[in-house]
Formats: sequence, C-alpha cells, structure tokens
Amino acid sequence: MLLTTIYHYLHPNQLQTQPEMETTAAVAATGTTIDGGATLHSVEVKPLQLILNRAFALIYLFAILALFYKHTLNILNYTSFINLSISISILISDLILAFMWSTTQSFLMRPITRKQCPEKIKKYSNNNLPALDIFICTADPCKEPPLNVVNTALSVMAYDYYPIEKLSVYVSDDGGSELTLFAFMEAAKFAVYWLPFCRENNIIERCPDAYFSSTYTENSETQKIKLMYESMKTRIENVMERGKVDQDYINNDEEFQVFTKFWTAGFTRPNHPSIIQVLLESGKDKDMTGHGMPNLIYVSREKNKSSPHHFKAGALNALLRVSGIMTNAPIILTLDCDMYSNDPSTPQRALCYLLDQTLWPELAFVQFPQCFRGLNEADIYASEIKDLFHTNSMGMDGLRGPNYVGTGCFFRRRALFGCPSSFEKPEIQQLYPDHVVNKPIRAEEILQQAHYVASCNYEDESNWGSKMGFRYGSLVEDLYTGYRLQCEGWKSVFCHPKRPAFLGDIPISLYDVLSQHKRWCVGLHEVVFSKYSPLTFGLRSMGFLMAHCYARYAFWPTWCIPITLYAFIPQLTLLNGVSIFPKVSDPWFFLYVFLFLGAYGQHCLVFMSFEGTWKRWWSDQRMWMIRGLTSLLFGTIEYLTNRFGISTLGFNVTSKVVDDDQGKRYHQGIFEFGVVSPMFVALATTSIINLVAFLTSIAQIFKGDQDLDGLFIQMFIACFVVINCLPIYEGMILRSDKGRMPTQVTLFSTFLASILYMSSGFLLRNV
Ligand SMILES: O=c1ccn([C@@H]2O[C@H](COP(=O)(O)OP(=O)(O)O[C@H]3O[C@H](CO)[C@@H](O)[C@H](O)[C@H]3O)[C@@H](O)[C@H]2O)c(=O)[nH]1
Ligand SMILES: [Mn+2]
Repeated sequence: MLLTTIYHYLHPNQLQTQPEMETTAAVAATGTTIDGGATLHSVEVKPLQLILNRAFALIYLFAILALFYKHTLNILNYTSFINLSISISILISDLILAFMWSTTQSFLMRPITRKQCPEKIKKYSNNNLPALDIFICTADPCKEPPLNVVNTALSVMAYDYYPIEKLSVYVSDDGGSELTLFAFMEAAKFAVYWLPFCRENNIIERCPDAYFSSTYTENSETQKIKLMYESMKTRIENVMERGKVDQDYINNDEEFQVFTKFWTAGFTRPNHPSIIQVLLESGKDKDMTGHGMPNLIYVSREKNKSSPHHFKAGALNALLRVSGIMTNAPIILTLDCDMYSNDPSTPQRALCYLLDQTLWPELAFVQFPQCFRGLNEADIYASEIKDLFHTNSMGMDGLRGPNYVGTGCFFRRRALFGCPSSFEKPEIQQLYPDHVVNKPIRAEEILQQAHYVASCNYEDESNWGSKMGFRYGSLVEDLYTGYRLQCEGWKSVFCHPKRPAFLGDIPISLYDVLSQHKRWCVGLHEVVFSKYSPLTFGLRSMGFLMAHCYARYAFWPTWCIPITLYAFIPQLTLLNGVSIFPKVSDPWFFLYVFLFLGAYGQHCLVFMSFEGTWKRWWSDQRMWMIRGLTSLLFGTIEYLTNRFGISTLGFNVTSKVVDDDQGKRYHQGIFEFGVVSPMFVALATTSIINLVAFLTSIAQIFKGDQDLDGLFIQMFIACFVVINCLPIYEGMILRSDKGRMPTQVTLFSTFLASILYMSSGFLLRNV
C-alpha cells in the first residue's frame, strides 16, 4: 500500500488530474487504509494521567468558583471608593488568571506520546523517497552571520536522503546581501567534500561547526576536511569583516558576473530586483566521489518600498512559488537560519506520517519541537519554553495536532492551497501542487518564470497570504498560519524523537529575549483582534478544546494585567498597613493556599515530567513574571499605539551574534541587562517596591504596629517577588561589569518607586 502512496507522490499526474481529487483519487487507488502506516509509528496515551488531570481540573474549577463568590461578597460590602477599586482590580486580575488557567487545561485533557520507526521507511520506499524542498530563511547578515546560515544549509544537504537528487535546498535572503550569497558559493564548493565525508563515515553530526566542536576521531581524513572547513570559514569571515566581496575573493568570471549584475549602484536592502542563483544542480553537479548532489538555490525576492513584503511569511511564500517552478516537491521543510539538523534521518521520521495513508488525507504538517544548544544550567531566561515547544504540543497532538512553530516543520505542499476538500487554485498552472517539472532548473524558461513569481507585485490582488500559502496579518506568522490551516480542517502531528532533530540558537541577553517576546506579543494581539479570533472563529471551526489551546497562545499578552496588578497592589497596600486578603485565621485563607499551590504545583509537575530540573522550573516561573511586567506589557502598548496610528510595526530580527563577554556571563548564569530600556525600568521599580514593602512590614510587625494575621498573604507575595528578583538587585547594586543594570535605570526606578509610594500613601490614608 505504501508503495502506491509513494508512487503517487512521484507521479502525481498519473493518479489524478485535479488536486481537489487528490484525496479521493488516493483512496481509490490504495484502499481506505494502509497496513504499513500502523507499523511505521505508534501512539501512547496514559489513561491514569488523563483521569487525574480531568479530576484535578474539576476540583480546581470549584475552587475558582468559590473565589469569585468571595470576590462578589467583597464588592457588595465595600466601604470606600478606594476599597472598591482595589477589590475590582483584584477581581479583574483573578478573572484573567482563571481564564488563562482554563485554557491551559485544554492541553492536559489528552496528551499523547508518539514513536516512529524511520528505519522501516527504506524498505517501504524501495529506496526512492518523494522529493523534498527545504526552505531556509535569513534576513540580516549582521544579526545572522552567513557562516551559521551556511552551516544550517550544509547540515540538511547532508541528509540521508535517497536518491539525493530529490532534495532541494532553497535559501531565502531577505537581507539581499552579497555576503550571504558569497558564503553560499563557498558552501557549494565545500559540500562537494562534506557530503561524501558524512555519508561514508556515517557521521551523525552533519552540521560542520557542531561536528568540529564535538569529540570526533582525529585522523588524516578528518584533518583534511577540517582544513577545508577552516579555509571556507576564514574566507567567509574575511569578506564579512570587509563588508563587501572584493575582487580577490571572486574565483571565476561567472561569479564576477553575478555580483556585478545584481549589486549595482542603486541596490539597497529594501529596494532591489529579485536574485535567483542556482549554486548546485542535482543531476549535473557531482560530489568528489561522483555521487549526485542536492539542488542548492539562493533566492532574494524583489523588494520595493511601495509593496508590503510581509516579513518572513512573504519570504516563505516567495520560496513556495520559486520552488514550485523549479522542483515542486510535494513535501516542504521550513527552517530558520539558526536551526541546524542534528539527525540525518529526520526526513524519514516525518515520512512515517506523511506517507501513511490513514493520516494523509487531512495531514498538513509534521512539527518537530524547537530545541536549543548552549543553554546554561538553570536556563536563566527560560529559553527552552518547555510548555510552548514540548508539553503543550503533546497536549494538542492528542486533539487535532500541534501548532506550527515556524521552523523544523514538514508541510505537505497541498496543505498551503486551500482546505482538504476544496483546492485553492494558484494563478498559473505551474504552481499547482501536482504539476510535474520536466525541465532542468537552470533552463532559461524556468529561471525567467522563477524571477516572475519572486517579483514584489506578483501577489497583488491575489489570495496569497489570505487563502493560499503562509498567512499574512500577524508578526507570529507561524502560529497564525498553523491556526488557519487547522481551522480549514487540516490536522498535524507532533514528532519529538529522543535525539533532537534540530538545534537552534537562543538570545543570551535579557533585552534580546524580551524584545523577541515583545514582537510575539504584538503578533498575538493581531490574531486576537482579527476576524479569526480563536474565541469566535476558532470556536466555530475547530471545536472547544482546540480553540482554547489557541486562545492560550493568542491571549498570552493578557497575563500582563494580573501580573502587573499583583506586583503593585498587594505591596502598596501592605506598605500602608491595609489588609486586602483573608486573615490566616479565616477559613477563606485555605482557598488561597489551595489555589496558589494547585497552580504552581501542577505547572511544576508538568514541567518536571518532561526532562525538567528544579533550577529550570524556577527560571521558567521567574520569566513568566518578568515577561508579564516587560515584554507583554510593552508589547501591548506597542500594539495599541500602532492601532491608533502613532507607530508602525516591524519584524525586529533576533540577533544570533554572541559577544564573548556576554557569552561568558551567560554561561555563569548571570543576568545580562546592560541597556537603558523602559522594560528594565518597570522591572527595577517592581523589585524596589516589593523589597521596601516586605522589609517595612517585617519591621512593623516586630515593633508590634501591625499584625501578621491580616497581612500574611500580602507579605508572602512581596517575599516571593523579592526572591524572584534577586538577580535584579544584584544587577543594580553588586555588579560592576558591562551587563549590570545601567545606573540611569536604577536611579529613575528609585524615583518612580518613591512617587508610587507617596501617592499610595495619599490615596490609602483613609482606608
Ligand atoms: O523579514 C524577515 C524577518 C525574519 N525572517 C526570518 O525569520 C526567521 C525567524 O526570525 P527570528 O528573528 O529568529 O525570530 P524568532 O522570534 O527567534 O523566531 C520565532 O518566531 C518567529 C515569529 O513567530 C517564527 O517565524 C520563527 O520560526 C520562530 O522561531 C529567521 O530565520 C529570519 O531570518 C525573514 O526571512 N524575513
Ligand atoms: Mn530565532
């Protein structure tokens, strides 16, 4: 049966004439199910875990209802306007916390674990896999060093794929940089040696940089290949240092022609024609053992200031079309430039699902988790984002499948052209997912068409970005695209093998991390306020649980409201000796204890169950607080100012460059502040207020001016925040390195904290 499926991939036209008939044609040709599929992968559900999760959700729900009953009593018995405002603020916070808690439960209703047998694919496929197009996006040679992009490309070009000619790697360069193209010209030459080296020595680590940093066997062959790598590296780095490709780095006339043809006087990053350069052509170019090579194509789509380019989604759509013209593989892998392959058999793992006839009619993509290299022991910035990239995805996998996370994802090309039952026709026949390309990729006609579909007004008045391809309208194009596909009826699969399939870089300064999350936050607001909001459109299209999973992401920024209110109200009232929560001797106190321990305990259990450590869990919950006060809050402000036309939105690419000093501090687990930013002012002000509130209340209790009974919860919150803020105090007072909190921020925050203290004293004087 499986062979028939593969046959169908290889010769789509012989099984079907219309893509809308794809499903029926395949089913008719192969029967409704496939025996092979079931043996290629398996699913594990833990029934006891499901029962416990659901039972706990029910109990916790009753506790939440009791809490709101208590809130209602408080509001009805208010004594003053200030008192009422405090009660309402806490009520709003708790409503949001309760809503977010309820969305989180959706992930716990049916989590599953999957296993694949990639080794069986060889037998099933008869050594003939479907074609695979790999998209790698890069946008800025200064923030994304071309040497790293090249490493990513080499790691996937060296996949154990057969025949290797079926593999095509497309690099999208939104930076339109000659430096990146130069790096790829060098990579194409190095690949001639690297690919056979990996194949013949059965190397697992196929990213050259990762391989040479590992403990590999030193012999004459490895030494030789290392020398070649070093020479490529030096050439690329030299060109980077000079900022241009000098004559002496150009090897031949052909290369010279390319650089002079495109990078002319009027060439700028936001304004240039499309550049498409075939660097390796499968079938024609051979490696040094005479074995075939994959295609390697550099693409920089046309840009001009008057056409919106839709950032990464626009880049991916341009690649979708260019690859459609040149190779039109039925399967596509999308990768960010810093996510290299860590396992050469990854495509086979994805194929365990993509070739399974039972899943196939509705399967849009197979998502691998984002895993990172170089995390410090405690993962101080919680860069792992375990819930987003691992545990939640397992939860969604038991429903309709995980969300798309932008990289490490194998798509069926067909899924990007309308819902499973109705095909969205692209403008030209050559872009139909079942179109067979029968000309070499360097053919004049092919190149001409490829340039045409990469032009910036190609998408004018078309369905690209709305009904076709990667979707526009949100800075988190990944979440939004996956969401829209699942609303259309597509499903997805989460594939998380023990050895990470891909490894990426993480930002190592707090400011970079928070700026990245701020951008995500803006993108998520765009989803919430679009007509496709998960709680309206999503609920109608994908059912209650899935819509709630997406709501958990889309409403992520709303955490900022309860976190900010809880960072100030209990503390400012505490400073003025005003009690706002039940006394320890009051039975309601236990409700608060249960709600706090229940939420933190459950989060901790889920975190630890998936290769977690205590230190990393602590960082994770700390970052939740930090984000609430910084990226989520400021992202919300940025979104609102844009909505009111005061500012414009952009995709601020995350820097992948590592400064040596910063790198050292990161590995010692020291927080990196270093820049003057309003986000740090918010953070520092919070830490000061909490410390002062906590210390003052302790002093007052010792003096006998206040009693612990009534203020305990407030003191506990302040103390908890203080413990979380230890690295901030350290950054403000104890450190002298470059990454310390800038003095201006500390001074300004102290000033702000005093104003808050004084005004709270004024407002609360009669409460
Ligand atoms: O105009 C642009 C902007 C970015 N990119 C590329 O997009 C990728 C992601 O950009 P990055 O700055 O690394 O963003 P992150 O926030 O780190 O990325 C996460 O969030 C993005 C937005 O949700 C997703 O696209 C990514 O896959 C996901 O890893 C990189 O390869 C960039 O080169 C472009 O191609 N064109
Ligand atoms: Mn990234």
